[in-house]
Amino acid sequence: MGIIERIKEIEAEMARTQKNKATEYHLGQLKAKIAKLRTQLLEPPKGASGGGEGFEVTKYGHGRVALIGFPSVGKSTLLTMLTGTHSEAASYEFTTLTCIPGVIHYNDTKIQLLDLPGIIEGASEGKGRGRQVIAVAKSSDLVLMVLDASKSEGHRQILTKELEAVGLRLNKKPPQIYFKKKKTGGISFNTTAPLTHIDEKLCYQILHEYKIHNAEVLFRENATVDDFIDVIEGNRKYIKCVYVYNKIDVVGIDDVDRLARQPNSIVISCNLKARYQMLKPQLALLNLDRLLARMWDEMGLVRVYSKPQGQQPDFDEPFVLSSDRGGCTVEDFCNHVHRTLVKDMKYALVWGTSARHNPQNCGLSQHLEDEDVVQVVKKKERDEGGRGRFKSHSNAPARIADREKKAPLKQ
Ligand SMILES: Nc1nc2c(ncn2[C@@H]2O[C@H](COP(=O)(O)OP(=O)(O)OP(=O)(O)O)[C@@H](O)[C@H]2O)c(=O)[nH]1
Ligand SMILES: [K+]
Ligand SMILES: [Mg+2]
Repeated sequence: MGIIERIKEIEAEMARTQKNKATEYHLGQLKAKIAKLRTQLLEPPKGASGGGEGFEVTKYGHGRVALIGFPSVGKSTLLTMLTGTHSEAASYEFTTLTCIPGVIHYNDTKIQLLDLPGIIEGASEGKGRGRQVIAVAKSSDLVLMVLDASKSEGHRQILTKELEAVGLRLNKKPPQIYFKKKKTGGISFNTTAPLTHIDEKLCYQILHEYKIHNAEVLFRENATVDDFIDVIEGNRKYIKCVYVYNKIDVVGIDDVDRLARQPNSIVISCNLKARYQMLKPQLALLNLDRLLARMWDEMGLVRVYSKPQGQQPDFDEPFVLSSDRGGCTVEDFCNHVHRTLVKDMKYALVWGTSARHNPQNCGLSQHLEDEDVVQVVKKKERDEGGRGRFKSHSNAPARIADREKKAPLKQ
């Protein structure tokens, strides 16, 4: 029997089994069995070199966003509108057969947007080009799940399940469970939170299923069996996802309203422009501006402007940091500027929302916020500073000037 058939069989057994206190342990074990099989499914077949042809596209810019969805929901149309890179769009399914990259220029940052072939139910098991598409989703910082507002609402659930089946966790934080395998000593089980979904015995059974007999386990929150399995598997990818309902031009206003209220969702149309531009210019916005703003917020990018000593900051070229990837402390900023800067820094002067007063004298561990200005004072330099307003088109200087009135700049 193949792996997929075995998964199906266990799923069927789980569906047959009534959920109650008596079956809880058995169900937990079945869940662990499925998780193990799914992991096996993801491993490239033995002897295969490099895993066949994927959609390797070089990373570019300050972050990567993947367009995932069923065929013909408008992914390519959206890529073309947001990036200006042409990606073939047509009314038939599977128009796009490979990965097409484009670049969004927004807030002085560059974001790579990837158009992908449509995926279908069963993608996680290898149907269509599902596996390759999902691999690209895994390599992204944000997934835009594109849905057709006029189609079944079940699509959202089906796609989410497909991504979860291969270890993606959308809009979730990693479970607060400490887990460490040991060589000896048996299993030590501890918890700092009351557990209502799992108990010590069930944990032992799941670990037994994984043939783990020595380990340290500490639950720091009321986690579930699925959370515990995720931690044992250790290969989960926690990623943000925005559900984008496209084609709202073809559904009624009540539907638009309902979809817009779904969690992590936004409604758009790539067609309103053509239809209404002559009548109502405001509709020409298509809500794509909101989509861009939302996308940018979700990416958690932090722009930091560097201020050379005695000069105006450079507001045209921010250093772009990210709290999710690489971090956004003064140290991370220094590493972006030059690899020896951390070593040479005496302290940093920081203007902006992260500073308690402007400027604040900061060390390497200071967390920077979007549009902060940083001047690194080196060990051998005399701190002369440079009083004065920053000239620029960015709104950072205006805000900083505003602060200055309240707490005058000293540097
Ligand atoms: N009414 C309406 N049609 C749209 C909208 N966006 C795209 N379409 C149409 O939907 C069809 C499919 O668009 P594509 O951009 O090819 O969709 P896709 O998701 O890239 O499709 P595949 O590459 O085949 O997976 C095309 O005929 C588009 O013109 C929209 O907002 N409203
Ligand atoms: K299409
Ligand atoms: Mg397409």
